[in-house]
Amino acid sequence: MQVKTFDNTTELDTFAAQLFAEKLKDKPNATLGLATGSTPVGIYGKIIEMYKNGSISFKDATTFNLDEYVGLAPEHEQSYAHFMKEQLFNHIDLPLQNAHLPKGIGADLKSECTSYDQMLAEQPIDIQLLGLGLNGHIGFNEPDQELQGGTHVVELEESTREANARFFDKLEEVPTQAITMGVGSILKADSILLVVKGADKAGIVKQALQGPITTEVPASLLQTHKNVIVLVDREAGRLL
Ligand SMILES: O=P(O)(O)OC[C@H]1O[C@](O)(CO)[C@@H](O)[C@@H]1O
Repeated sequence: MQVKTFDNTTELDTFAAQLFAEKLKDKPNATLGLATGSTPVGIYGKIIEMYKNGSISFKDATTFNLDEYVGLAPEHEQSYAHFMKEQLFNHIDLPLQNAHLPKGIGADLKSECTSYDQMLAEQPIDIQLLGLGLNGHIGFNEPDQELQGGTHVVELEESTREANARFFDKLEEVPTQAITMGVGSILKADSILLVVKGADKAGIVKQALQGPITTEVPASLLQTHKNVIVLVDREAGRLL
């Protein structure tokens, strides 16, 4: 596991965007695993800049997002489908039919999970971008005695709902469930880019990278993967 610490967010975001650009240069039809939340916003901004200056194209790429809230339609302003359009997809040449997110609405979420896993099996992820939850979650895989391998519906921890309430008008509007790729699927990615920003994540990133491998800190399972790059800013990395 390689850890790189950056003095400022712009340098970190540029470095991460360049890794995606290099991947697409080597393999224009690469499959990219994408994340939501505040962490990747600056990276997507840099990727858009690179697209606009002609140094990156997504026209043959495929993307899979980690997760979606249960109960929010893709048009809902706080859905991750909407977030991805606003932050990235509307600004690049990725064909929208190649952009996949689990659907959080519909009568049969179980079959949605199965078909998402099927698509992932057909188009394995070349590079997976991950943020880190304050409780150590990756995707929406919350700490638990057992973790699921494949895509599944998860009950969100109260602390996760509280952390994400900043994007909603009030806490009650934050969904209680999400549909997420499992840790098994995440670990199948050929390479993984874990990005962690901010002083409030210094403790959990230390536990994830240097603590025991435990399902109670889902990100600690990344220690078992052969090709993980961790990008941290000074604040997040201060205990490493
Ligand atoms: O980047 P944030 O907003 O701190 O969120 C941390 C992680 O939790 C999630 O919101 C849940 O998947 C991710 O999107 C994100 O990577």
